[in-house]
Amino acid sequence: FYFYSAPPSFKEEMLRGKRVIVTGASSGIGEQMAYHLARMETHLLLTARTEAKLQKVVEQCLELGAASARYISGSMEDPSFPEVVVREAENTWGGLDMLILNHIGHSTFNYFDGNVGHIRKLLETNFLSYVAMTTSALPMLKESEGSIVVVSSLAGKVGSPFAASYSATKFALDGFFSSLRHEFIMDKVNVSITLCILGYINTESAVRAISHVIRDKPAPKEECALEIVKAGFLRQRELHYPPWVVGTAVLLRDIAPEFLDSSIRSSYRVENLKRT
Ligand SMILES: NC(=O)C1=CN([C@@H]2O[C@H](COP(=O)(O)OP(=O)(O)OC[C@H]3O[C@@H](n4cnc5c(N)ncnc54)[C@H](OP(=O)(O)O)[C@@H]3O)[C@@H](O)[C@H]2O)C=CC1
Ligand SMILES: C[C@H](CCC(=O)O)[C@H]1CC[C@H]2[C@@H]3C(=O)C[C@@H]4C[C@H](O)CC[C@]4(C)[C@H]3CC[C@]12C
Repeated sequence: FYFYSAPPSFKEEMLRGKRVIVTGASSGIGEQMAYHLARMETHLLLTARTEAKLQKVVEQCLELGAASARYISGSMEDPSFPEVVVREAENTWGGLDMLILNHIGHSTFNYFDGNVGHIRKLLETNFLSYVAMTTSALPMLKESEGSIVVVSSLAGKVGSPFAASYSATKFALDGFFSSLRHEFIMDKVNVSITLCILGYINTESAVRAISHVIRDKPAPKEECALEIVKAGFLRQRELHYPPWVVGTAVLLRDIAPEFLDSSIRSSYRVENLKRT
């Protein structure tokens, strides 16, 4: 708990004037992070596919006090788009302090149906685009001694049923970014990497996908978003949110894996899943 929760020393004014990219900012946790960052008077570049939603989020950010806010729309399924977003930040600000990687492509919550093509696409959106954005942004982040925030999931630490493709992309993030963190430290690159391990959060898409199968009450997206921003700014190695649920699962994974697996399986209302 000591290592993974943000210490109370965080002050909102610490982020004033910082230049931040938030991906997947048109809804859910990304949208809420944009609002927190706007209140903290940062410069924001938001991205997602849906222009109409981004426009509204940008307007709201300006009302909340963002130093500046703009958006660029496009799909992270397109391998050229990650670099386009980073160039936009470079052309607008000439630098970057924080890169928040949060978007995900659509996946269904169900038995794996053998669709390998879907996993390929999802790896492009959920994993390779994170790597590509990091690669393009790194010169600016080295210059500012900035931060990379990677939004992952409990499904990227612990295997669970009905999310095989999604889970694969999240485990890949842990492998890549944990390796990169070592290299940064060994090479004296002062860019922090914060991996955010989230449990069930009450965003519209998550509730729509699983509320008929999982009984647990989801945690609030507003608080989750604030914890992510704080952890990134404080250069924490990992964030576990909600701390108790995620912390317990990660601990049990190492000391009692069979017990954890069987309690995961028994927490699902499998009878409510319609096989596709
Ligand atoms: N909610 C939860 O329970 C949990 C969420 N997480 C993680 O939190 C993060 C945010 O999740 P959440 O807020 O629930 O998700 P949402 O579905 O609310 O938001 C996803 C965002 O990604 C964008 N997006 C979708 N497809 C693409 C694409 N092809 N290219 C670019 N952007 C795209 C969406 O906008 P648009 O459609 O306009 O492109 C939207 O802005 C994810 O990384 C997720 O894995 C982790 C654990 C639990
Ligand atoms: C299937 C959802 C995506 C829906 C969409 O694409 O529109 C998933 C998005 C977030 C997932 C949850 C998550 O990451 C936290 C938990 C991890 C556990 O290992 C499995 C249950 C989760 C609640 C998981 C369920 C699928 C998502 C909602």
